[in-house]
Amino acid sequence: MRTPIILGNWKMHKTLGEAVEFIDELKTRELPESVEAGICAPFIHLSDLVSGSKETSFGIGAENGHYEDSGAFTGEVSIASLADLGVNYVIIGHSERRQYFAETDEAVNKKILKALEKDVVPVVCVGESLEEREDGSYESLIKSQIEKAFANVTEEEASRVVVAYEPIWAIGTGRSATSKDANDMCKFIRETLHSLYNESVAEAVRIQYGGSVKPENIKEYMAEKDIDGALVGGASLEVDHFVALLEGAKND
Ligand SMILES: O=C[C@H](O)COP(=O)(O)O
Repeated sequence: MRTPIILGNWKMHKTLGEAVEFIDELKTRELPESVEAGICAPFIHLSDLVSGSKETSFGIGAENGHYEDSGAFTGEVSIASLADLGVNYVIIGHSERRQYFAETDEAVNKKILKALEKDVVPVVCVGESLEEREDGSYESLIKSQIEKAFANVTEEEASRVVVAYEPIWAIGTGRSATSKDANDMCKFIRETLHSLYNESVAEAVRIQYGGSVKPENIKEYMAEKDIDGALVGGASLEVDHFVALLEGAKND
């Protein structure tokens, strides 16, 4: 039985004051114990959020990280330093980073390997554009993204990776994938992992859906067999909505 996992991805939203206010409010809420929860936030908020979330049931994640431990990489933050800070998750290969910051499959793979080495949970995003969905090439694209992401990842390490299936056309558009379409792709990812590793890895890896998930539709997704959670942008910015997402992800 895989533990459901809901992660907020704040992207480039919130000032530090707003971020701390959110965490302080979240700490006062009763959160379902059966759902793993985390907030991924901009780098400059992480130190305060990690301190502010000590002795709570939710974790804190980064939205990116560099695979080198240190070096001349102006403007970057290493996964090693995120681990040192006590960050629990790092989002890797989000479509916005692939699209606007030229993040390649090779860089994604190096980041996953580094996160695993440093005991930070890698949340690896894969997903197709609207064009790729419509021309039918989406399965081969996702298969290739998964194969390249997991290159040199051992069987033991693979089970610790979280995969987020995020069709680009569903991100921030209000146009979510149907729960059946989302599940079909999560199942396809699981089958790809099976062919790369074995049944036990395929059954252990948690696969999230992301793209216009909100309190109103979370239950539909969570009712699907191969969807283990959600990576949520817009609807993770308000405490009430985030808590409602966690409630909706509980196993009934
Ligand atoms: O990482 C989160 C995704 O990009 C989804 O964003 P969204 O929930 O605002 O559509």
